[in-house]
Amino acid sequence: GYSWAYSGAHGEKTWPTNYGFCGGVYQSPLDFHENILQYDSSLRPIKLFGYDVATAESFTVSNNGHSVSVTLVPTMKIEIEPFHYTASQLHLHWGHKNNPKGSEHCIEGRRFPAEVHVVHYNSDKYTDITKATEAADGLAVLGILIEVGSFNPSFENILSHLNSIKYKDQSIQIAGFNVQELFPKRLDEYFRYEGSLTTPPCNPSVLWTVFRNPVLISEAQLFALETTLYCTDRNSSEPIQMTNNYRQLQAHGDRLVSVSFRE
Ligand SMILES: NS(=O)(=O)c1c(F)c(F)c(S(=O)(=O)CCO)c(N[C@H]2CCCc3ccccc32)c1F
Ligand SMILES: [Zn+2]
Repeated sequence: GYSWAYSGAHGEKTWPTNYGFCGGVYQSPLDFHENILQYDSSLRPIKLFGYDVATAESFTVSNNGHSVSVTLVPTMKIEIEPFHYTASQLHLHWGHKNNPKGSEHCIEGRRFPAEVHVVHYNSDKYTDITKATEAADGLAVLGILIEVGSFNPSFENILSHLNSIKYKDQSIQIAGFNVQELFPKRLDEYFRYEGSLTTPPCNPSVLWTVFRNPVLISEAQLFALETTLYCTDRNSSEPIQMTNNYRQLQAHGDRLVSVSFRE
């Protein structure tokens, strides 16, 4: 596909030129503000299966030029009634050390320091993520907002390896770990809406679940995320730092956002 970026000549204003969906409807991310939220008592807690991955298994941690991504194992699944979705990968979005606010979703206009996305595809209906991405009901992404607080040992499973994947297309293998440790406690409190991939090709095929409660990582852990990676490969003559890899807020259109909690 065409090259795209979060700034410069291929920044998000140019995405619709080469990726039609990016200029279309049902785009993500959104701001979760009061007058578009609607309590939905039918929203059940998110169920995770196989998230406690044995250390004998391995994940691939990669710099794909847009984010740090962790390739997951297909025994990891979630249930969002009535379907089961198989995990594919997780990745992060963050800001810049001089403006440490890089989440994609916002709450009442507030952008959080960072955000984790765990990408799944509907494995009851589709055989692989490529086919699922083409379908309006193909993907389910879990969003976890990140706030600054105490040091988080679970995130070290990813952050301790950033120095080994500084440049685009570098990757390493890490031992499996309990990916649920990256999640907030309350899997029953979340925002829910129909949206899209937040990167090209921006397919409007994502059932979004963004947990209400952020998880905490330390100032130093956030700083490492903001200052270690490059979008460019190791021998690039013009290295570009990987910062502010979040898409601007998109129009709600006629969409409401459901919430699983009352107050
Ligand atoms: N915010 S987001 O919309 O969740 C989101 C990203 F922001 C993001 F950067 C990625 S990426 O790291 O793959 C780089 C650009 O595609 C993805 N990948 C998904 C897209 C659909 C195809 C596919 C196939 C296998 C694994 C992952 C993915 C992504 F879904
Ligand atoms: Zn994402």
